[in-house]
Amino acid sequence: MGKNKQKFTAPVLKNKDYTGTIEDLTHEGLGVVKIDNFPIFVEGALPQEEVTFKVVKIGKKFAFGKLLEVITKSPDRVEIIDKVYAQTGTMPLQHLSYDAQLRFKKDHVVRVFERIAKLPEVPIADVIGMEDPYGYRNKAQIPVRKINGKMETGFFRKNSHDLIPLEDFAIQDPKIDEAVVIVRDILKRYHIKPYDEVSHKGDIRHILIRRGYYTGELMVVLVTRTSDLPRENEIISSIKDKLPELVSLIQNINPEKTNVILGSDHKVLFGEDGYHDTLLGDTYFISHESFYQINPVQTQQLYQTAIDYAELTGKETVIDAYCGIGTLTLGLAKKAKHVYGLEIVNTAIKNANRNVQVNDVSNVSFKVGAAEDLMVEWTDRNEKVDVLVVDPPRKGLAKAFVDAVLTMKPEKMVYVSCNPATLARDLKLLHEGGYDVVKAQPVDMFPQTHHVETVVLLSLVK
Ligand SMILES: C[S@@+](CC[C@H](N)C(=O)[O-])C[C@H]1O[C@@H](n2cnc3c(N)ncnc32)[C@H](O)[C@@H]1O
Repeated sequence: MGKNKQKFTAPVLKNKDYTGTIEDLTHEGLGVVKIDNFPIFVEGALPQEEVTFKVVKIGKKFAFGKLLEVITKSPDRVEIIDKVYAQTGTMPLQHLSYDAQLRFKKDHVVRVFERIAKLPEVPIADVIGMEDPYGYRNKAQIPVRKINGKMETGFFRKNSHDLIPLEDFAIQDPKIDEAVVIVRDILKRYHIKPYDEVSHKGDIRHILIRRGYYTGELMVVLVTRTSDLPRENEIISSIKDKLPELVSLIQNINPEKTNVILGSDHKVLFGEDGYHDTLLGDTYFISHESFYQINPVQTQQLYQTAIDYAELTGKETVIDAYCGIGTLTLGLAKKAKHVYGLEIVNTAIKNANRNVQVNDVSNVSFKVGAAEDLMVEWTDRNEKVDVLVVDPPRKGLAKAFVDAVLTMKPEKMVYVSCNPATLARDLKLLHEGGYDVVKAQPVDMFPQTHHVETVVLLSLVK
């Protein structure tokens, strides 16, 4: 260390209690209070509230505090539905009224457009929220562990792998909650051993359940450590018996010491590897490994916004990059000449091709591969499309993808994003490359959490 470098001293001390007024929320929904201009993030505290907190962790630029008492309450504070959820971190915004959650999410999108994209003038609509912001998740991945000698299902305590037993998950489809308990009790009855992470022993690691919101079809996936499932036949017939909506029972085998839930091998124990759901009038077949949006009601809002933004007339050639099982692709195809879906996961494309047949669609084709590579191949062939739709994972678009867009120059682009920060980064590049960012519509796909989805329209400046 250089002689002149002074040792950093924070203006707060660890384990000491302080009182202050919350000024803001971080994008993750933590209250921000400043002491001598040094920010401290306090979970569960809201703007304008005077609070006491204990400093629990100090970094160079900020610290973390544990909320001890709310002295003056924000008008946006609501009673939390259960303290247990606060420990799991699955509903980090449950203490904020739903209206205020929607305002917070819009504000987050506005800020990243200003600060990261440098596009403060883009009109951003109010967030499309849900009428009932609970019970929306159509997929549950529930760890199975032994607690006090008993098999339990629940959720891990935040930032840990200590299981908190839970039977009602509040943001999950209640039919899925019921099914988790039924499956757990069947496994218990047949003395299946819960997985132990420390010794890497035991049979059952996770129970994964997916349910078609519109079809009611159920898929159950038993994630096991080895391919051995003791008393397999009895388990299969008991689950079928107790869950009449079951169409697919899968054993996924994950022998690794890992936090990743699914392994690479699986066996179909009943039905086939997939269940159906419908979206915007089309029916989709979804395998246990395929991505499918987890909030079916809001997905229709999201897709409809993307389709409306594309303003298709029936004459356009469209690329739907990062297309998953082809849900948005088929929605776009109703109004386009031809849509090409690009997706990296082979199983998803198998599902997508089946979905084309099920829905009797003729103007769609899919290509498997990394979207950035496929786009470069397209531009190398000097082929053009009129409209480009993208719906990438949280990390956003690869630089090679953005470069290919700027070479191909489609007239219109619709960007569907689940991460405002990477969206803003990509919009800046696209704007600098010649696109006008016309408008944005945030959609609340994940009530009670800080996540927000955004649809953006871009248009090529001639
Ligand atoms: C946010 S999901 C959207 C899927 C689909 N549009 C939907 O709404 O169901 C992103 C998809 O991108 C796929 N993906 C991830 N990286 C990719 C890449 N480099 N190239 C193509 N697809 C990719 C994932 O497998 C996933 O299906």
